[in-house]
Amino acid sequence: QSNQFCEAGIGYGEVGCGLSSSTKLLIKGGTVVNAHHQEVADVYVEDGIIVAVKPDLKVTDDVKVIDATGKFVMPGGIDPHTHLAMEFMGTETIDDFFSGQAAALAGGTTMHIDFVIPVNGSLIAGLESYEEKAKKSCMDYGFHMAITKFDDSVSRDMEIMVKEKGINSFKFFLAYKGSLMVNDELLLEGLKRCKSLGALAMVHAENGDAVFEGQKRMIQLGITGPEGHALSRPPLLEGEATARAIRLAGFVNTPLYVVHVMSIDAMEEIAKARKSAYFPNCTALYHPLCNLSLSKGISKPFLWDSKQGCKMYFNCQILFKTLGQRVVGEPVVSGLVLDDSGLWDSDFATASKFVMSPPIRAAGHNKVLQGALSNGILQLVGTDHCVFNSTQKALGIDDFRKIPNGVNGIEERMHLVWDTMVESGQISINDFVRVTSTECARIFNIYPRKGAIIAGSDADIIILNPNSSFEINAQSHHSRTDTNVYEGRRGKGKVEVTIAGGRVVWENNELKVVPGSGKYIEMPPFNYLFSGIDKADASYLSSLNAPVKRSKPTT
Ligand SMILES: NC(=O)NCCC(=O)O
Ligand SMILES: [Zn+2]
Ligand SMILES: [Zn+2]
Repeated sequence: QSNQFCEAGIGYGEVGCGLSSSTKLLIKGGTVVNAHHQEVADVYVEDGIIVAVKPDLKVTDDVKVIDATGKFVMPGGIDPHTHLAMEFMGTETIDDFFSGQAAALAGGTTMHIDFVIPVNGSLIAGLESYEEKAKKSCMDYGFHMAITKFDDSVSRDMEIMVKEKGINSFKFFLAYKGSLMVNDELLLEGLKRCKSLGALAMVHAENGDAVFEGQKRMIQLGITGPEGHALSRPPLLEGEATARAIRLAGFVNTPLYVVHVMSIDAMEEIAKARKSAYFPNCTALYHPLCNLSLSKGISKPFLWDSKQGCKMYFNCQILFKTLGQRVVGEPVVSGLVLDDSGLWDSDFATASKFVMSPPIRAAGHNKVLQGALSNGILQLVGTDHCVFNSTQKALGIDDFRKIPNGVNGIEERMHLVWDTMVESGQISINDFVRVTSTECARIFNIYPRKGAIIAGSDADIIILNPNSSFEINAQSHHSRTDTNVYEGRRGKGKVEVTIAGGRVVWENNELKVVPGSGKYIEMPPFNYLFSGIDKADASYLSSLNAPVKRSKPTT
């Protein structure tokens, strides 16, 4: 397998690469798989757009024809969680917007959403810096924005991001005390602002204060190696922060997206919230039985207690399983397929490559997270691709707290999800498309432009051969890093062709990528998770009794 980019001169040029100048493509005879449907059909592409999906399409001689017989033709992957060229922990991730995206394309991912980090709290300065970094993009990308402080100016800039810059999600780090971490007061302000703008609030859910304490404990015990990283931030701190963020989002009544769900503890909080609502008080609004009685003209819902609220709460939960908080859970591929054993490796370079936050958990968590992905508790898979080479990881040779946090995955995600989830029979091929592409497009409001193979969608397409196999190693991967946390893994199912924006960029194990060819994808606010939120709020307000009139106590 080649790990060479097609390079002409100093840059990466179209001319010397033998890139197809054809803007017309026909993918013939494959099984076209969307999240809700599959059929044997041809896919015709012109000028970067899918024009037709039908059996037996006839085309003229100037059209490049790709035979996909016996293979699956699917939407290119969309990675909702990456960090390319991010300055972090005293260094910068080694994959930039060119090398990281080239690696993604070689693995069947055709779009990613990266996190803009504000500069000294300024969103505008942060965005300008990321716009500069992204100029070398060779595939489509979008941005989330981190919020690290909150004041009137940040609040105003959040509006600019949403209304003018195409950003519809903001991330709050509850970890990384002293750098990115925010407290509950800021989180609450942020959640309220997100709600008013129709933007999705995202959280990195670990209790940063407790992690800080855990780290001190490990150092006092003399545990300075990479295993100290896992020991200092156990699953319960992820569970606590996940629960807290969910409850605060419930209190504000705004949707929440929990990034990199790594533990059973966090997953269970998400499961619980998606099944039943956490609202400030048990009021008629949120309990269907009470609503029912209200709608029948009964002024006080039945079994209503003026002090304790709705006595039917428990029954409501049991009878109306679908009632639930709008919480999205994103596992990442490392959390789904790895366990923490590598962190105990006696070789520092090997152990440190597994350091990420929240940590990769003990064996067992991964299998349970796979189950939660297959039954819909978790909805889409990211990577948190955040890569440092072994020299950078060695910044923490004497102290695990200084090891830059992050692992690779942008190139490996599609193969590992296919092999782990589809080959094992845990999810269908349609669900593979849903969790790797379509659901991300829906959540970030760019469906069906992305995430679908239908007429009118962008021509971001992969051809996967289920009878072929893949093998992962640092020698042949396309990331700039010198290690790979999936080193030596083999599996079934291989992305043989990647088409990005109507251009064949990966074929015959060769990349043909052009810096500057990727487009910024603006993402509008008010995705489907916001639908009905305003009605629920109005109904809540109207259900409140008028304030009790009290006379002033006489002295
Ligand atoms: N996850 C990680 O270890 N590094 C990237 C930053 C983050 O997402 O927390
Ligand atoms: Zn994070
Ligand atoms: Zn991340």
